[in-house]
Amino acid sequence: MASCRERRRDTDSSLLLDVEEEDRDMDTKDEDHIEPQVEAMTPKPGNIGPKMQNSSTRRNAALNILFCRRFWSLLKVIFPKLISPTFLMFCTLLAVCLLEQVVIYQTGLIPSQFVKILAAENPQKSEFMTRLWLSLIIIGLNSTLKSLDGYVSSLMYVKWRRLICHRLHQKYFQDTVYYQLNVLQENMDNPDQRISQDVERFCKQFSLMIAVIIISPFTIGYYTYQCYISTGWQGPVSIFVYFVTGTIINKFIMSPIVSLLVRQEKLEGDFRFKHMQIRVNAESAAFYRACQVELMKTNFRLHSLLDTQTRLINREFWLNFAVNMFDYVGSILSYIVIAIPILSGAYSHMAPNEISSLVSKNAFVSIYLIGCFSGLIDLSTKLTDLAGYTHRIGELLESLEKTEKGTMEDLTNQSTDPGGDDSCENTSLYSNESTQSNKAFQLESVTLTPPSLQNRVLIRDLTLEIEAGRNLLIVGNTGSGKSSLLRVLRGLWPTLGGSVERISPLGPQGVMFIPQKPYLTDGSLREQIIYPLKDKYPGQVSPDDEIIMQNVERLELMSVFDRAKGLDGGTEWINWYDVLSPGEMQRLSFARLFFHQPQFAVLDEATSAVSMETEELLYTICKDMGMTVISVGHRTSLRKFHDVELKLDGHGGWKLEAIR
Ligand SMILES: Nc1ncnc2c1ncn2[C@@H]1O[C@H](COP(=O)(O)OP(=O)(O)OP(=O)(O)O)[C@@H](O)[C@H]1O
Repeated sequence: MASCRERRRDTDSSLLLDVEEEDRDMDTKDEDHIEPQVEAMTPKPGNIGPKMQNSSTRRNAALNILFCRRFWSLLKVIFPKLISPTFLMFCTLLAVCLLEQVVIYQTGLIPSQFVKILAAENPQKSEFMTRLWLSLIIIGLNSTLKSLDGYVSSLMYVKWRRLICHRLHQKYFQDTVYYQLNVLQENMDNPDQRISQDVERFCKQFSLMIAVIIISPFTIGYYTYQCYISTGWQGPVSIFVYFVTGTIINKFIMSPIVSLLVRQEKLEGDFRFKHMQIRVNAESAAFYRACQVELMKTNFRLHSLLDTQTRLINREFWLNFAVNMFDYVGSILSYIVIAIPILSGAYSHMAPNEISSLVSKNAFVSIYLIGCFSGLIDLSTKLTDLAGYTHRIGELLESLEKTEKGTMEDLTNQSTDPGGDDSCENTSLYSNESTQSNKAFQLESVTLTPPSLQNRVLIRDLTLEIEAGRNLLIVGNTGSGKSSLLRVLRGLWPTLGGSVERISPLGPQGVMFIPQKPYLTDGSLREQIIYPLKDKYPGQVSPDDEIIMQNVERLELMSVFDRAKGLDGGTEWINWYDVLSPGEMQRLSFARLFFHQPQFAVLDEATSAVSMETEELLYTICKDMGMTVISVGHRTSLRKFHDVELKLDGHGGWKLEAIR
C-alpha cells in the first residue's frame, strides 16, 4: 500500500513539473505586443488563473518534423484500418479522379474534333451528329465524375470529423481529464474551440486537397514520361529542378504563416470566449452596468485578433505572390528550356518550320507536366491552414494522452479506490454489487497546496478518517482551503505529501459531491434530477416518478416544474442558469441528492443561498435518509447537524474537535 501511495505522489509531482517546464519554456520576447495587455486584464478562457502564453507551441508550429508527426497521428485516426469505410471512400475517390483525368483529356479534344469535321472539304452531317452525341456523353460523364469527386470528398470530410471528434471526446471525457485540461493546465488554450472548430476546418481543408494530392503522382508520372519521350531528359529535369526550387522558397514563406495561423486560432477562441462569458453572465454584468468595461475588454480581444489577422494577410500576400509567379513563369518555362539550345546555335542547321514544330511539340507536354506541379504548388495556402490546424489538434491530442496517462496511472495506483473507474456509463454508477462501507475516506499526513503554488501550504499533515454516522463540518476563513480539501477527496488535485484512501465508491451510490457552484446540464427537469445518470428509463414512465415528484414538492420546486413544462418538459433548449434563482438551483441539487440517496454526501456550501428553515429541512431529510454528511460552510447554524468540526487556518494549521 505504501508503495502505491509513493507512486501516486511521484505521478502528481511529475505532472506539476511538466506544467512548470512548459511555463519556463515560454518566450518572453514574444513578437506581439498587444497580447500581454489583454492577458493581464482577462482570465484564461475556462481557467481561473492568469493566462500563460503558449508561445513555445507557436514557435514550434511550422512545416517541420513535428508537423509531420502530428499529421501522421491524425492520419492514423482518420484511416484507422486498411479496410475501413474511410479507406474505401479514399479508393473510390482515387478511381473517380483517375477516370476524371481520362475524361478531361477527351473533353479537351472536342473543339479540335469539331473543327476537323467542319473544316473538311465535304463536311458530313452524319459525322457531325455522331460527334455531337459523343461529345454530349463525354461532357455528361465529365460533369458526373466532377460532382462525384466533390460528393465523395464531402462524405470523407463528415466521416473524418466524426472520427477525430470521437477520439478527442473519448480522451477528454475520461475521468477528470477535462477538468485538468481546463483548470490546471495553463498552457492549453481553448480546448473547446480545438474540438469544435479546428477539427472542422482541418477536415474541410484536407477534403479539398485530397483529390489533387492523390491524383498528382499518377499525372506527374504519366506526363514526365511523355515529356521525356518528346524532349529527352533535359525537359523533365529542368521542370523538376524548377518545382523543387519553388517548393523550397514556398517552405520558407509558409513556415511563419503556420505559426501566425496557430496564433490567430487561439485569439479567435479567446474572442469567442469573451462573448461567451458575457452571454453566460449577462445578468451579473448588467447589475454592474458593466457595458463600458466589457466593451473595452471585448474590443481588446477583437483588435488583438484583427492585428494578427492583418499580419497573416500580409504574409499571405508574399505566399500568393510566389505561387502566382511560379504558375506564370511555369507557363513560359518550356519555351525557356527550348530557347537555350536554339539561342546557343545548336539547331542552326534546322529549317525554321522544323524548329517551329519542335517547339510546339515540346511545349505541349511540358505545359501539362508543369500544370500538374502548379496544381500542387497552388495548394500552398491550403497547406499552411492545414498545418496550423494540425498543430492545434495534435497538441490537444498529445496533452489529452499525457493527462489521461497520468490519471490512469493515478487510478491504477489507487488500488483501494473502488470508485476509481469513473466511467461515464450508467451501469458503473449503479452496479448491483453492494459496495457500501463504513468509511468514506482515510487521510494520512496529507499536505495540500494549490496545484501551481507549491510554497503556499493550505493544510499540513492532516490525518482524518471520515466514517459513516459521524457528520463532519469543515470551517475556516475564506480561502483557507476548505473546497481544496474536497478537491483532494474527489481526486481533482494532487497532494504534496501523504496519502488519500478512497474507501467508498465515488458516485451516486457511495459518496456524492454537491459542489459550491451547482452544475445543471442541458436537458429536461428529470435529467437535472437523475444526473449524472443520462436516461434511466428512456421513452417510458419511470417507476421513480413518484419519488421525484415527492422531492419536487417538499423542496418547493413546483414552480420550476411548471415552468419546465413537467419532468420531461418541452423540446426547446432551456438554459437553467438563466431561469433559476441561486436558491432554486441549490434546492434542485438536493432533489438530485435525495433521488440518489448516497451513503455519504459532501456538501460544499450547498445551502448558502437558502433560508435557515429550508437548510434545517434539507439536513433533516439527509438524516432521515441515513446519509452521512461532510459539509463546508460558514453559518454557525450548521453546527447542530454535525458531530465533528475540522477548522482550517489557511496556513497549514488545522484543529479537529467534537461538536457538543
Ligand atoms: N485552480 C486553482 N489554482 C490555483 N489556486 C487555486 C485554484 N483554486 C483555488 N485556488 C486557491 O486556493 C486557495 C483555497 O481555495 P478554496 O477554494 O479551497 O477556499 P475556501 O476555503 O473553500 O474558500 P471559500 O470559503 O471562499 O469558498 C485560495 O487562495 C484559492 O485562490
